[in-house]
Amino acid sequence: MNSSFMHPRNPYRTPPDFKELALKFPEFRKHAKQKLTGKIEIDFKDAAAVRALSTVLLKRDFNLDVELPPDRLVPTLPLRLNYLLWVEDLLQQVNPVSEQIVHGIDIGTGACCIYPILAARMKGWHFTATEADETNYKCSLETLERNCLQSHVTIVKVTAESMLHGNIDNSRKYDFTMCNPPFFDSDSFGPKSRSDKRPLPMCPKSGGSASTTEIAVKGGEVKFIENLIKECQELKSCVRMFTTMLGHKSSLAPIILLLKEAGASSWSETEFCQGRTTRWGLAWTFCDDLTVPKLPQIRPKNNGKGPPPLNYVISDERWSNKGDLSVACVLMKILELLNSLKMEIRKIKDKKDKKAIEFVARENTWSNQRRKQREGKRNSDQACEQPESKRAKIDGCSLELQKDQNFCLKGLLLLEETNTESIQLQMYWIEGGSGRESINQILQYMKNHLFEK
Ligand SMILES: C[S@@+](CC[C@H](N)C(=O)[O-])C[C@H]1O[C@@H](n2cnc3c(N)ncnc32)[C@H](O)[C@@H]1O
Repeated sequence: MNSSFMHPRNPYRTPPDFKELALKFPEFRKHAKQKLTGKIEIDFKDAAAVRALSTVLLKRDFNLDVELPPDRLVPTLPLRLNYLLWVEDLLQQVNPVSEQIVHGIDIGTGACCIYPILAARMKGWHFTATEADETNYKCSLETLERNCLQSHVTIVKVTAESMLHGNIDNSRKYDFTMCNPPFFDSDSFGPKSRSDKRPLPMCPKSGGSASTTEIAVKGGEVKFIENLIKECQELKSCVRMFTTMLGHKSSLAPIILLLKEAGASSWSETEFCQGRTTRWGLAWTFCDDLTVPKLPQIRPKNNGKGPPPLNYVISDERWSNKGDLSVACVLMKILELLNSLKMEIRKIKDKKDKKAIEFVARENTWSNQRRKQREGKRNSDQACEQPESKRAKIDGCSLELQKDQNFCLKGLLLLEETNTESIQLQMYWIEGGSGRESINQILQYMKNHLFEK
């Protein structure tokens, strides 16, 4: 799983060690399988396995005791935390001195009121959470009791047709709303007739256990959020900022249009990347004294459309013969290697724990290195034995082998400290060369030479 584009404070940027979890939690162990390589894995398509993973992580990392019902959506933690941490960043920017109590609203809180319990445990925030589904409502109430969080979170049972109006206390002030709406349009999936056994769209990250009403609504997420937007103007004196997660990128444009039409004073969007799943976040306000900040995107610009990066983890253990492992030391060695490959280099990020460089190669100096060395030696041996006239030809020919006037490969290299014991190296192909294969070869070259003294 590529976790490097998760929020910088997301603890699951370092993926959980499944072996450790299996040893510690018998309820997780029964879903853990050992691969031939010895690696412990779970089947992410198996709802029970995903449920066990979320439950044990909540226990281990947040001291939250949660029992998730078997037929309801399983909240996966990396995504929930990415959203929550983005909201925290927004609040921090609009109101940095947060001495006062933070109070949010969660619309459709689900089976264990995941956002409120995480936010209450991690940040001490208060929440009013709404839920339309009876099972989810009851399970969320039980979760609060089991974790003694009733003083921080209030759950309100609402009807599926309602939004906020009539469900919250209009006389008080709320800092923000959160919402993970049912993404799908209930009219466009599900059996059309009794003979039609079309299944629900599988939500792999939920382990496919979600009930229809949790993931689908008439008109899909755009209609759901449209209903919320209709109430925003009226609620602007009591809710400062509204936010939602979106399951489809295509929903952003119509919702932003609805916001403009409704008179929102500012808005901001983001992307939540966790492994192979991407979701989108949108925040807006109707308050004239507030501007929703546009926070820098964690994902590099180029990667929005391009292929994923090639990854390599440099462990402390592997690096030990070269001294202490640090991003600066690894970068120094990498620059040395890229220089030896005659590359042009430009630094684009230079932080202590994160560095990025762009590199440009005008010739292929890295592939078939051994063959080239052998050829080079043979040519120079032959050249010594040849008369002067032939020598020039051989030299010219070998030069031509290496230099192609039109060759220009551009790539991006990121180095990031993932924890105290390892540094992640990521390489992106930007353009030219033989595409990603060139980057693959350069990465291989790095792996071969990185640990040399
Ligand atoms: C996609 S689930 C999200 C659950 C949880 N917030 C999470 O992120 O895991 C959507 C939830 O909204 C609830 N829901 C649907 N319509 C609602 C409404 N009008 N008001 C409140 N909750 C609603 C569903 O029952 C479901 O629990």
